[in-house]
Formats: sequence, structure tokens, C-alpha cells
Amino acid sequence: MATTTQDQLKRAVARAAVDEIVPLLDRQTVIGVGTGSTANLFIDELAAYRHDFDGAVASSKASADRLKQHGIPVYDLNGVGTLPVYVDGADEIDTELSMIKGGGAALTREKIVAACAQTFICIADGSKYVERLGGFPLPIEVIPMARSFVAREIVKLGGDPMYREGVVTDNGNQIIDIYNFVIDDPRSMEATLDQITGIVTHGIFARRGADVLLLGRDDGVARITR
Ligand SMILES: O=C(CO)[C@H](O)[C@H](O)COP(=O)(O)O
Repeated sequence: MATTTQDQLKRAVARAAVDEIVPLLDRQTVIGVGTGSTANLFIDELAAYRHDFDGAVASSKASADRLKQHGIPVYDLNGVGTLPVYVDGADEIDTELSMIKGGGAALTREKIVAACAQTFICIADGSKYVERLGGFPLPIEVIPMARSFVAREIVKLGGDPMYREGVVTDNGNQIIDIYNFVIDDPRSMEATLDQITGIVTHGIFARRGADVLLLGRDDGVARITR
């Protein structure tokens, strides 16, 4: 039997997310849209319904550009109220639907848009589903002048920080990836990292985890709720 490629799984969950949200859309609806290869496929699938909703708030310049290329209006979050839904991928997601995000360096805007959404739908291929977060290096967005200070604080917490050279976020900041970081309790680690001066955002999404996970597997898309 032919195995399903990761790209096919991403496409399947992107389609499943569109199927899930289309019944909720009306001409006034503005939805939140994430960043990354899975989110890109979601945008492409969503384009067929662009006349059925008002527009989107994007979590990155790249996603905003892609939405606009499809003729989907993109709004500033400041001019929009609560979003009914935010759809985005993840680098890892656990059984409680806590996530590591930020592989694409868009974590800060992703966390902000997610915070404004009533429902967070995570779309992910099966490789992202883990028992415990931390196999994927945890991205942290830092104010550039604080990079070394933050790295020293991370070492105290037991992680191995690595500067993601050459990457500048949409907010003009830098990214540190934390390798070999044990995240036994995502909510507690999220709170600890929130306290470190110089960190703009880190990639643990636990307090605001996903509400729904559409997980692409060889045998189909599983719908998992919190
Ligand atoms: O957090 C993200 C970007 O900052 C993405 O959601 C995450 O990296 C997953 O990306 P992909 O869908 O390409 O695997």
C-alpha cells in the first residue's frame, strides 16, 4: 500500500480545516490565519470561499501576502474585534493540545492573533504529535540587545541556546532556539519563560493551546479536542 507523504497529510488537514470553518462563515466574518507550510495550504484551500467571508488577520507578512494574492482582504488586528477562529500549524503538539510553535519565526504574531480567537484549530501532520514537548528546539524571539543575557538565563534552566543566524522577525527581533530542553510541564515552563526580561515571546503555547487538533495520519484526519 502506498504511504502518504507529509505534504499530502498537510494538504488533507488544510482541507479538513476549511470543511470545519466554512459552515461558520458569513459575509462579516474575519478569521485568523497562521504561518508556515501547512497554513499556506490552508490559505490556498480557503481561497475557493473568499466571497463567503469578509477577510482575515494574518500572523505574518508572508501569510498576509499569500492571502492578498488570492484576493482575500487582510485586516489590521487593531481594527477587528474577537476572531471566531484561528487556524495554524505547529512544530509539536502534545496530548493536552499544548504546542511548540515558531519554527517559521512568526511566534509573536501567532500568539497575539491566537489570543484574540475564540477557537484555535491546529492543523498538523502526524509527525508533530508527541507525548512530551521538547524534541523540537524551542524558538524564542528576543530583543537583539538582550540576546546574550537571555541565552545565559536559558542555560541556567538547563537548555542549550543557539542563535538562529540571519533571521530577523517581522517585528525586527532575533530568534534563539533552545535545544535539549526538558518541558515536563508546559504551563509552568511557559510561566517561567514569561518572566525573563528581553524575551518578547517564546514558542510554548500552553495557556492558549489549541482547542481542536486536526491531525493528518495515513488512515485519515483525526479530530482531537482539548
Ligand atoms: O509556528 C509556526 C511558524 O512560526 C508554524 O506553525 C510551524 O513552524 C509549523 O510549520 P509547518 O506547517 O511548515 O510545519
